[in-house]
Amino acid sequence: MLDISLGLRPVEKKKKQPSTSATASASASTAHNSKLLGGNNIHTATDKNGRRISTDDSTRGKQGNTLLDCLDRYTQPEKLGPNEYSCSKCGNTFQEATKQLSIKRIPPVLSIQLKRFEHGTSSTSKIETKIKFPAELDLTPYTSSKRKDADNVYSLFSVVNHQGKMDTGHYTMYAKHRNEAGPKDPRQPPVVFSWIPFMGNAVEFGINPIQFLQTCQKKYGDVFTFKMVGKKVTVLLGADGNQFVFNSKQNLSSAAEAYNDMTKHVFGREVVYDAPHNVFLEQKRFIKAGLNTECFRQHVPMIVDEVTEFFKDFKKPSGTFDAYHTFGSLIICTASRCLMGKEIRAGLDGNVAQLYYDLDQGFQPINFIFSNLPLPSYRRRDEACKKMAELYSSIIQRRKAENDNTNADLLQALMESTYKDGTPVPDKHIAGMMIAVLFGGQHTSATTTAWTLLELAARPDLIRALREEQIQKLGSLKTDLTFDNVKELTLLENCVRETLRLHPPIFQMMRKVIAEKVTFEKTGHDIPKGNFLCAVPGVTQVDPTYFKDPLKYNPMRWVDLDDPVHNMEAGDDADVDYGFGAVGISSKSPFLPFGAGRHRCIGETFGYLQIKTIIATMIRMFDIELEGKGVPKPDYTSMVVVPEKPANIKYTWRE
Ligand code: HEM
Repeated sequence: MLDISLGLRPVEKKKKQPSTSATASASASTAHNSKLLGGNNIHTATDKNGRRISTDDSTRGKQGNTLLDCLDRYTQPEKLGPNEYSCSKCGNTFQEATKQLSIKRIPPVLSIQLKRFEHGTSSTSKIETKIKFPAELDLTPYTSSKRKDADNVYSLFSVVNHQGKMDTGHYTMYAKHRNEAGPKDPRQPPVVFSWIPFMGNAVEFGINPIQFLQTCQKKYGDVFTFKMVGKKVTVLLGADGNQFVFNSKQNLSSAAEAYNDMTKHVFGREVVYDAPHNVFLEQKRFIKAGLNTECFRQHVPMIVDEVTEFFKDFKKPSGTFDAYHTFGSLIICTASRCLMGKEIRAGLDGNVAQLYYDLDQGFQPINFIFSNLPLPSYRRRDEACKKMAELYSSIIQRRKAENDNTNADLLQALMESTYKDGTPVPDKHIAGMMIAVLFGGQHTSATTTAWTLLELAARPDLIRALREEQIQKLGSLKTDLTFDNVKELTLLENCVRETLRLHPPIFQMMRKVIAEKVTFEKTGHDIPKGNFLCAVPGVTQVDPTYFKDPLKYNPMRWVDLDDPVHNMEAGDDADVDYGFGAVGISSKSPFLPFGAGRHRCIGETFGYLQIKTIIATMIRMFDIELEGKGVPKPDYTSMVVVPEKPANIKYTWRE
C-alpha cells in the first residue's frame, strides 16, 4: 500500500468539468475520499512534509486537484534546515541537504489511500476535497530509477468511497464490471476478468481448473487469456487449439521457457529443458531406445514380483487402503526396479527414499511459480539433486569397473548411448535424465493406477469382465503374466485408457511464446511474446463435441468407436519424427493424455504396461470395492490430478 497522507485543504467548488477519468462519476458523487483497492500491499512509505502543491502543469491546475498533483507533492524534494543533516564523510559536520521520497520497488497491486480526517488542536474534521484520478496511472516519475517500464503503469479497477460525516456514514465501492475487462488490442484474445490483478484467476483456477476453463469457454469461446500470479496464460481449447499449441514451431514457442525455471533445479543442468533443444531431442531418443520390447519382457515379471511382495504387508484377510498413497509407494518400487536400476531399488529403504522425497518437494506447483526461494525445502532440493547425481555417478563407475552390463534397465541403456557427434553421454547427463524419467513417470503412473482401481472398485461388473478376459485369453488366473499376454488384455487396456480420458494426470500443457507474437489463424488472434500457451486435453477429453456421454466411465467406447473423436486421432502429423521416432498421434486429436508433437511422452508404452500388470495382478489377489459413496472428486493442488481424500478401497484377499 502506498499510504499517502496528504492533509489536503478543501478547494473552492468549481463548475462541473469534463473529465478524462474513468471514474469521474465516482469522484463527482459524494466520493470526496477515495481509495483504490488492491490485494497485495508491498511498499509502505509515509511522509508528512505538509507542503502545498506547486505544479507548473497548467492542465492539471485547471481540473482541480488530481492524484498526480498529490503524488508530485508527496515526492517533492524538501530542503532540510541547517542543523538537520550531518555527513559522516565530511567529519560529521552539518551540511545543506535536501530530502526526497521516491519509490524503490513498486507493488504488483497498488492501493492508494487518501487522508480522510484532519485532527486539529480543538477539533477533528472530515476532509472534503475532491481528487480526480485517472483510469491509468504511470508511476515512473515517482520511482527511484525513473526507468520506463510497462509494469509501472496501473489500470484502475476499483474505488472505495466514504459518504457521510466524521462519526457516521457508509462505505461504497465501485469496481470494474466483467464486461469492461476486454483486451486493449482487439486482435488479442479476450481477457478473463479478475478482481485481483497480480493473483489474477489463480484462486478459481487452483480450486477447479477444469470447471473454471469450461466456464470461460462458454463465455469467451475456445481462445482466451487469464492471469495467474503475474503470468498471462492464453488457453486454446478444442482440437484446433491442441494442434496449434503442440505443433507450434520451436522458434515461436518453447516448452523449455515454460518449464525450465523449475525443472533445472530438480533434474540438474544440461539435460531436458536445460539442454539446447536438439540435444534434448537426442536425450529423448536415448530414453526411448532404452524402453524397448526386450527390456519390457524382463520388466513384466519384475513388476509382478514387486506387487506380490508389496501386498504381503496386507496381513489381514480384509481391510482398506488409500489408493493414491499405496500406488505412490508401489510405483516407486516397480519403476525403480525396471528403469532406475537394482542399486537404486535396493537403496529405496534408506537414503534414496529421502533424496527422492527432497527432490519431490521441489516439484510442486509452488515451484512452478517461485522457482527459487531462500527456504529450507529449496535448499534440500538442490542438495538432493547434487547427491542424486553423485549416487548415479558412483553406480555407473562401479558397473563399468565390474563390467556389469547385463542389466535390463534404462540406466544401462543410457550408459551405452552416444551423442551424434560421437561424445559419450556424461555421467551428469545420465543422472539428470534418470531423475527426469523418475519424475515423468512416477506421479503420472501412480495416480493413473489409483484412479483406474477406484473406477473399477465402483464397477464390480467390470472387475468380473477383466477376470473373465484373463481366463479366456491367458487360460487361467494362474498363468504367469508376460509382456506378450498382458498385451492381449485389451479390455484392461481400455479401462486404463478410459481412466486417462476422465482423469488425465497432466490435464494441461504449457509453452511460452518467444517470438514477438504468434497468430492463431482459426480465430485471427495474436498472442504476444511472454504469454504462456496452454493446451488442455483435460477439457477436450470431456467435451460432448468429441465424446458421447462424456462424463460416463465407459471403457467400451474404445471398442464401439462411435464417438466423433475416433475419426480425429490419425492426422497428417501423426507420422512426424522429431528425432525420437514417429509421434504416432495427430496433435489435432482431442484425446491427448500423453501430449503430442515434439514433446510427446515417450513413456506411454511402459506406462500402460506397468499399470496393466499391476491391476491384472491385483484383481487376481483381491476382491475390491469402494469404501465411500462414489469415485472421489479430483484434487488439483498437486502437480498431477490426484483423487481427493478419502480415496479408500476395501480389499478382501481371494484364495
Ligand atoms: C500414465 C503415465 C504417463 C502420463 C499420463 C504421461 C504424460 C505425459 C505428458 C502429457 C507429456 C507431455 C508434456 C508436455 O507436452 O508438456 C509427457 C512427456 C514426457 N513423458 Fe510422460 N507420462 C506418463 C508416463 C511416463 C513415463 C513412465 C516416462 C518415462 C519412462 C515418461 C517420460 C516422459 C518424457 C521424457 C516426456 C517428454 C517431455 C518433453 O519432451 O517435453 N512419461 N508425459
